[in-house]
Amino acid sequence: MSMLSVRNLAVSRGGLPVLENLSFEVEAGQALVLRGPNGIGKTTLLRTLAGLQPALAGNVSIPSESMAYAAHSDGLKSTLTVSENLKFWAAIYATDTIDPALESMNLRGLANRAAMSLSAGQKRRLGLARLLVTGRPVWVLDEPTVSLDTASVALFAQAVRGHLGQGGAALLATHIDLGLGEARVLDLAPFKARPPEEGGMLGAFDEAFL
Ligand SMILES: Nc1ncnc2c1ncn2[C@@H]1O[C@H](COP(=O)(O)OP(=O)(O)OP(=O)(O)O)[C@@H](O)[C@H]1O
Repeated sequence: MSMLSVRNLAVSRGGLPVLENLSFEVEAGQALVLRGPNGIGKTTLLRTLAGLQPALAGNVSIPSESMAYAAHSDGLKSTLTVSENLKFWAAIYATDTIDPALESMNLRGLANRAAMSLSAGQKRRLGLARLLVTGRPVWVLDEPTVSLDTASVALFAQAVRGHLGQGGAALLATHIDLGLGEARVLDLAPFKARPPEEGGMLGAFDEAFL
């Protein structure tokens, strides 16, 4: 069953096309890793899929309210403790327990610490634990392992594997090898948008005044 389907998508940043003619599907139980050099458009693509910016062209199909998106800004409530943060999200998503989330990202020992007092890696672990309490099947993750040490990367990979095992799906932009052998990899380089030709741009500009 396809959980996320992208057809002939074009995305832009700052008014310029970044990626175009992009089509892929992510099925239940599958992970797809997006690869490509800095600036190719991974973040732009994920932001577009998350509905944070409009697509230039094409189609994105995903069942409503099925996506959990996690990006660089962690969205944590700094004065709340780790467990209060997770309870806050559990209330929003109407899921019942935060225990598996605390467990999976090794946060039990930090449960009563205010989020603002956590290290960068610990904050990231809390941000990833949030995914589990959303109960949402499609995880869309932008550089999820930034700041994580080797042990935490392994925990995260295990959490993703568990999620896939329960019929979830994951789309991840990452530069590192997560050790998820089962993940498919999509290289975005072939979808890099060609810069508009200067003549063409001028033509379109002129046309607007004709
Ligand atoms: N706020 C912005 N305004 C205009 N252009 C931007 C903006 N942010 C990024 N860009 C440009 O959009 C393009 C795509 O950037 P994006 O952040 O999506 O790439 P990325 O593949 O995620 O890169 P990285 O691997 O470095 O995170 C880049 O050429 C970048 O310079």
